[in-house]
Amino acid sequence: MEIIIGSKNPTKIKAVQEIFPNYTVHSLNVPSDVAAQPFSDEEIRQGAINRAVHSMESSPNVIGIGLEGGVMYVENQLFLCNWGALATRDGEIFTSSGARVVLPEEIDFDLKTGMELGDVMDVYAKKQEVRKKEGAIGIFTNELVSRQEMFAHVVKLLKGQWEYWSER
Ligand SMILES: O=P(O)(O)OP(=O)(O)OP(=O)(O)OC[C@H]1O[C@@H](n2cnc3c(O)ncnc32)[C@H](O)[C@@H]1O
Ligand SMILES: [Mg+2]
Repeated sequence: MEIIIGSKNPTKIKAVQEIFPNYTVHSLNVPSDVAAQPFSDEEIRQGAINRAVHSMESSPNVIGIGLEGGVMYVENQLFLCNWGALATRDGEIFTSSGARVVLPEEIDFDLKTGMELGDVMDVYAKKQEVRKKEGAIGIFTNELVSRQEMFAHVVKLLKGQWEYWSER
């Protein structure tokens, strides 16, 4: 069986390859059909589902995986948050979320002006393409947890749920 991950972002592709070593993993740019910078759990999760379904529908007999990043408020603090979805041929969809980490107020301010977190992070960290490397989660955990590692955990949660329910 083959898997299509609905993104060209290397952290997402490598996370899927890491958790599904016995599968051929292809990557495909598919639309999330939500804002480029989602602002709630519901919207991020929907983006992940849309990417997974578009990926699954792109070729016969594949599993689609979508991983989507965004931000959400808990009380007045803005958190980085990610969701994943796995879509099977027979119409099943599994979802799960990843670790969250609080973002500083200045990033909250920049996002409110309409900037994307990926671009804000490069300015903040004085680095290039943070989104394709350690990610915001890597920056704000002193590189203890990378974006790939966080996505790998989300993909593991998807794989485990898929295995559990397909055996029943
Ligand atoms: O090519 P795609 O798959 O779209 O990869 P992306 O890096 O844009 O990632 P998302 O669309 O899933 O994330 C939505 C927004 O949040 C940003 N983002 C989310 N998590 C991030 C992280 O850990 N580091 C940097 N930017 C992040 C991202 O750059 C986008 O602006
Ligand atoms: Mg994006």
